[in-house]
Amino acid sequence: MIIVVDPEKKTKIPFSRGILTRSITSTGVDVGIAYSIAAEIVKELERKKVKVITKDEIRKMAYKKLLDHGLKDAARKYLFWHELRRLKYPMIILLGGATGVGKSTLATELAFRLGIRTVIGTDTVREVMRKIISKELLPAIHTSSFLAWRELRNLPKDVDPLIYGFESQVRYVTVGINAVVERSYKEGFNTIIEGIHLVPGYVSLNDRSFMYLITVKNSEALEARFYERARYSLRPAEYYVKNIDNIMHIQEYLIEKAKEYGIPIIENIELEQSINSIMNNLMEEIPKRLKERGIELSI
Ligand SMILES: Nc1ncnc2c1ncn2[C@@H]1O[C@H](COP(=O)(O)OP(=O)(O)O)[C@@H](O)[C@H]1O
Ligand SMILES: O=C(O)[C@@H](COP(=O)(O)O)OP(=O)(O)O
Repeated sequence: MIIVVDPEKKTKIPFSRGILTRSITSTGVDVGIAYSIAAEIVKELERKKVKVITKDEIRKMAYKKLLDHGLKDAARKYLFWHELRRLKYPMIILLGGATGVGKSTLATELAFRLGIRTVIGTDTVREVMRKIISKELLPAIHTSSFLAWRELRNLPKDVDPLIYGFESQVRYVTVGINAVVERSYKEGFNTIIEGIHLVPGYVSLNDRSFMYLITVKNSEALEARFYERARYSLRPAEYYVKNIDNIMHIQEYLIEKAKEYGIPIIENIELEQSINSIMNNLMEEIPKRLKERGIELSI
């Protein structure tokens, strides 16, 4: 058995091909190729009868293998994410977007790629709030975001009822979201939060939070997503398809808010492309934020 040591952190763990494969896939390399690179590294270590190896030595071997395979961009990303882990720069990634656009799918994939263990949906925050605050007290949180307007009385005359109702649910749920955000900052954990309630100008952001608005091209694309989701979820497609015009109207409102606050907008056409866009943006943004703190990434 090969033991991986980290003299700095005083850790000793058995070498895991799975862990190495995952850290290589975090660069966007196909999992099959990542697995074969990890296998090549294991074979080389066994041939040299290596019994103990440091994380740094593995990192250098993986980086060289990526270059040998002609995967220059992946090699750069690989070094970046490892340097970031060394720096202990806990970040919060927030994926907003209308119902059904692909937020939770992207959040799960991004968490896997970046080795982030905490993923929280704002609909879960809302569910907890629903248990604490009764429908009589706060009707606007006890329904879907695109139907909240129907629970409100005496709406002001000059407002868009749908958006007014949506904003009232967002305002309430944001109280819970900000509690989650503060906890993540306090614990220093990397966290991904995803949900319809992440609206620019409501959720509190700081230099360690990275927000993205996930969108779909049109209602046809969104409708297909609802039917796709209904194949494995109890959320009936028809319920959302019936309200698709209101959901798309909320997406237009979210796009306006994203432009107003300079939040990157990711049209979620293909999963890999969306993940890469977010990771490339993070690789641009993080060094800038670190530089403002006087920290230079050594890659
Ligand atoms: N880029 C994509 N291409 C095709 N289908 C997608 C993509 N992203 C997500 N989906 C599918 O769309 C459906 C809704 O995605 P989901 O992540 O549940 O949306 P949200 O969390 O935004 O409500 C799911 O069935 C998911 O598999
Ligand atoms: O309120 C809403 O718009 C959706 C948000 O969920 P996502 O589809 O964005 O995950 O919750 P639902 O009514 O489906 O319980």
